[in-house]
Amino acid sequence: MDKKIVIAIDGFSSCGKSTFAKAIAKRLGYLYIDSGAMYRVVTLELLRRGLIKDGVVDTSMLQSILKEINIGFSYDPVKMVYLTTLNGEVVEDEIRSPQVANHVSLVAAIPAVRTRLVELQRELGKKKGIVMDGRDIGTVVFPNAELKIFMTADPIVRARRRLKELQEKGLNVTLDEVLKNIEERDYIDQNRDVAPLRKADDAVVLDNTNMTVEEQMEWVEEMVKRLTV
Ligand SMILES: Nc1ncnc2c1ncn2[C@@H]1O[C@H](COP(=O)(O)OP(=O)(O)OP(=O)(O)O)[C@@H](O)[C@H]1O
Ligand SMILES: Nc1ccn([C@@H]2O[C@H](COP(=O)(O)O)[C@@H](O)[C@H]2O)c(=O)n1
Repeated sequence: MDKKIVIAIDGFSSCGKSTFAKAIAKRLGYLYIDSGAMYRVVTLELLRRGLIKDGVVDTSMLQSILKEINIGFSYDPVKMVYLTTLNGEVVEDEIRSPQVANHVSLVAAIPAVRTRLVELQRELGKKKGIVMDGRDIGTVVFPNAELKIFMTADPIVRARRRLKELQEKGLNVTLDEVLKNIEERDYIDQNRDVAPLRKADDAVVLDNTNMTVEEQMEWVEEMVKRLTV
């Protein structure tokens, strides 16, 4: 039987990490975990409780909220989509909203939030056979991952891809708004004190500006084969 490994995919916002991670997980029959969705769920809960105002997070109840909320992932085989749940409620669309996108990096910079979510992420990766994408997966969550990929793409290409996706969902947003959100998140993610976004020393870089997902799969195939046999 093939050896099970951990694949860590990090990189900039909206460069195709989750699309690639899902494709690899499907090919290998691995568990796929979108760690960004976990930060988005916490952000949604804080917004729902009115605890984020004017760019400031009220952290007084944070510890109990982090203990109480239950973040889950399920796969809808009919629609072939992953669904993120918050205490059993499917919140996949809500966590992708511009409101959550505009506050998530602020929440992700809070040390207590990171401590709790990293704990949950490590638990999920215990048995290996997992592909996880995020910002600190290869540097902090799984520093011993067998394969680490650091993804990037031209910001304007990333914004156009994300705009297309949001417009297809019926959201009324402009290219400028999407680009601004991507640049702001990248800035906060790279400059926060705890677990800033950076390439792990042993990660391989993938710039997919001019690549299709199929070409990315060809790019990764040899590496995966070498590590799993
Ligand atoms: N190689 C590619 N070529 C064209 N479009 C792509 C490619 N990879 C991903 N996309 C599209 O780009 C958009 C962003 O991709 P995805 O959600 O996978 O990025 P991400 O890095 O996980 O984003 P985020 O960090 O915001 O969660 C999606 O609409 C996806 O379909
Ligand atoms: N490991 C991670 C994953 C995500 N974040 C933060 O969450 C935001 C949303 O993530 P997406 O992957 O859905 O874009 C992201 O901008 C980061 O601020 C993180 O800090 N660490």
